[in-house]
Amino acid sequence: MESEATISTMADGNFPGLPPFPDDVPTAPLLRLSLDKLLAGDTEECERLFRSSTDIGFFYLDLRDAGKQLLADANQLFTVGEQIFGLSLEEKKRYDFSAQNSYFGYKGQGASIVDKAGNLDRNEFYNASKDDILGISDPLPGPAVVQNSRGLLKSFMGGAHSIVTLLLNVLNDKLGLPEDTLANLHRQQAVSGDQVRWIKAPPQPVDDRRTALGQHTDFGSVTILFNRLGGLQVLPPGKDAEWVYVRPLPGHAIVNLGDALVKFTNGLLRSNIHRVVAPPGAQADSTRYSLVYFARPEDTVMLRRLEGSDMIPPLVDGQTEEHINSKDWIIRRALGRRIDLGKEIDYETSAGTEQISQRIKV
Ligand SMILES: O=C(O)CCC(=O)C(=O)O
Ligand SMILES: [Fe+2]
Repeated sequence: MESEATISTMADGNFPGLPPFPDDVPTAPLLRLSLDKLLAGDTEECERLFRSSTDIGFFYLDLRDAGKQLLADANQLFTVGEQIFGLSLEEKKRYDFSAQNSYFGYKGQGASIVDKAGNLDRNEFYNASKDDILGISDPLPGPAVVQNSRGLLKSFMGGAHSIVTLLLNVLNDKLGLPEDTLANLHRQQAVSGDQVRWIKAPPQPVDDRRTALGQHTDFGSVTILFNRLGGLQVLPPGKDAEWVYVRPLPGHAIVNLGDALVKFTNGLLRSNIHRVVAPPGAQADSTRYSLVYFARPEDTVMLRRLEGSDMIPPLVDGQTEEHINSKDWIIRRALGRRIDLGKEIDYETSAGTEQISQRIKV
């Protein structure tokens, strides 16, 4: 049997074939939660989940036992990602559906702004829709490498969605909401914006390293992220806070909460601001791939404070809630900063819950 020490060294270790994450950059002290313990309903672990969800809204999830299949699927999907982005730009652009008001499919590098000044992003995306893969919506066209990976995607999406349901159930319980309130807003078979995203960011010139993916909060409920190279940074709450890196850990996913949970709980749960910059230290010369599962509320779910919990703060006098459902919220956020849609960009209108994340505005 492996000792605790060996296991923790493995988790702290680096990813084979990639330069190490440096030891001299500031990192976020995120909690490491165990999927096994959460599955077993361990009281302390559920408490730690709630604490990380209210403090910073980011944590590691150890997948090395119960999450083995998801890890294996994720590993295979990294290879698929390399193949997708290895296609010609001409082919990839055939699967950019943004002109049809859809964020699924391909987004080319530099298609979005990353800040108010109008600087452009430095990464490519390919987004696969859960509804497409599960046969809930009509299949979208896609390159052969994606079509041939439908079984793998289905397996990965199933695994990721069931972890999301587990996390939502623990939060539901901790919030004292009526049973299954959150899970019933995220039924796997219902129409939603859930998606897998592959991301590729090429190495940046030594003298011109910039933000690859602009600062944002995630649009949906729960994000399960697989990183191998550094570059992801979070901005802790508070006016004078500084960006810190999230160190990728083998065998773990990085999990973070999104805008929908902030809205459902009137700010009690946190959706933290994050961004992606060039990987630190010796990693900066490597191409950065990452893989994400975004769980989002069903399309028709209204993003507003949920009733039925004594813990969710009431709306304060004069506080109003925008009347918007999950689908419209995601489209506004996902396409609102695209420069290629012939629309004027209003950076603020496509913002999410960033100000609440910063605890600048309640
Ligand atoms: O690539 C990463 O590490 C993070 C990506 C991300 O934040 C996003 O796609 O929303
Ligand atoms: Fe994100």
